Amino acid sequence: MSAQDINCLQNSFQKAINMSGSPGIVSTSPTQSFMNTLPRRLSTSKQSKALKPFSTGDIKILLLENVNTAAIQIFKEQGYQVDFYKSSLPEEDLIEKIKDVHAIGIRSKTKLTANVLQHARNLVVIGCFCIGTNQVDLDYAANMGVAVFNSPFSNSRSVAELVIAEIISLARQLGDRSIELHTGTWNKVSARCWEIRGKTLGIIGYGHIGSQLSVLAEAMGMHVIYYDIVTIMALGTAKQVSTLDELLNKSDFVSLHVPETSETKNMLSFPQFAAMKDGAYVINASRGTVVDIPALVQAMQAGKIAGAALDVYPNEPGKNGANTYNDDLNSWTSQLVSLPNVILTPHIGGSTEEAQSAIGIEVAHSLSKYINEGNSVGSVNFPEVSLRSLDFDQENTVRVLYIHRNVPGVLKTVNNILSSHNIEKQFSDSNGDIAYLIADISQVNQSDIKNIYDELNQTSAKISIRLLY
Ligand SMILES: NC(=O)C1=CN([C@@H]2O[C@H](COP(=O)(O)OP(=O)(O)OC[C@H]3O[C@@H](n4cnc5c(N)ncnc54)[C@H](O)[C@@H]3O)[C@@H](O)[C@H]2O)C=CC1
Ligand SMILES: O=C(O)CCC(=O)C(=O)O
Repeated sequence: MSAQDINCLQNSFQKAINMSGSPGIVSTSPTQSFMNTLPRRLSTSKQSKALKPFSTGDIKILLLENVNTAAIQIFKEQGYQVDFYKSSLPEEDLIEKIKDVHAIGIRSKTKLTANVLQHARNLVVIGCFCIGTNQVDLDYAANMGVAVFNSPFSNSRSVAELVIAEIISLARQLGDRSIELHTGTWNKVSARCWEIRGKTLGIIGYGHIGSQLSVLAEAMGMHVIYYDIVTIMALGTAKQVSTLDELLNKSDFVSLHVPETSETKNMLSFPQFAAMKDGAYVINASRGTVVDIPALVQAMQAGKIAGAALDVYPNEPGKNGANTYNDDLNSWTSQLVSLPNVILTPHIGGSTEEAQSAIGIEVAHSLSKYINEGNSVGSVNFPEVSLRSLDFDQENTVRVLYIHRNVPGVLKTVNNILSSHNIEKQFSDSNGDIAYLIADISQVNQSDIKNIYDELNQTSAKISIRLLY
């Protein structure tokens, strides 16, 4: 089939079903020239067919917060329209922008709340170009049929290395000495400056980052203990302790690596600082809600805590710039900045060239695979479903992506609709209230596809449908 034939088919098909270009409705194949630009995916020894939900250039992606250029390049190679911003957007601008896009890429600052998402009438997928997904209302997104992807470990090493730097910096009061010398003061002291060799590091949350940190800290001669809500195999000679209190009682340095949840809110507050060793140090590169900062300020003023390094805050500025970190943002800021031996960094734990480019590539690929093929493997809020690609020469085949409520009887209804055609392959899974079915149907013509769409669209459990071919 020539490129002209394919274009004709797209045009006539679009007219036949009176489509508006909305991703929820139906899809068209790409032009041949566009398909020639895509890497050929192989299924066994055959060439795979590149599925594409829209004509080239129809997919609109909004990228915020300076998502890495590697991602922009991948999206542009796919033929998507990319709208790129270095910072996050104020909520009203975000609501305006999100109305028309099919995908959005964010980092940790952009809050995709129900209030924002309800305006996203064309949204198919969200990419968090980071580890944390607490900034997205995951349930709301799932209930509107929007899959969310993140990068679960591409910046873990960068965070662990930052924390190592902070442990030594706090032990040697490096921040203060540097500030003093920058302002002309020579202050050569050894009082309350320590080696870290032989000291105990208590890690709260022994996941990807906590366990990396454990290995690095042991290599520098530290003893490592950790507390986690699940039992996790210790690396090296680290030891899991059974209570948070035990960790706090025994640690010289306490470093937090837990997600933001209702359980981790103010996980370190007045009682926990009281339980810590005199002169201990606190490091938080997880989320700003995990440490009660006014309680930390008091514990430091009382001399209980000898130093702290913070990378994250309950409220963070939406963009870089002078005079953005102040009491208007968090009421205790001026108290915190006036304390000695406090290292404050602007949420840069994952901000290395290596991490950002790896995240850019990983999340851009996840989004593209979901948009182009319906593959949800790795999604954080969706059932994980994938089907092997269609063969390159498979004509008259449609891939049905049917996201629905997880209620009894749905598969019977759907398979009744599909059963008069040839179901080549099918896969379905559920995750809580949401279920997702992918099926490849062969020997279908344009009117079959329209009928399949119309019939599925009338099913009561439907959340959203996409058809790819
Ligand atoms: N500062 C920065 O730039 C970055 C910050 N982060 C933050 O670090 C967090 C941790 O990242 P990962 O290690 O990759 O996550 P992870 O999911 O691999 O590990 C988190 C660990 O915390 C444990 N945990 C959860 N709730 C707990 C609780 N109440 N008490 C004790 N343990 C609990 C989990 O069981 C898990 O082992 C992320 O959720 C993110 O918020 C992640 C990357 C960069
Ligand atoms: O680099 C970022 O924007 C966010 C890093 C982070 O906190 C995360 O990956 O969860």
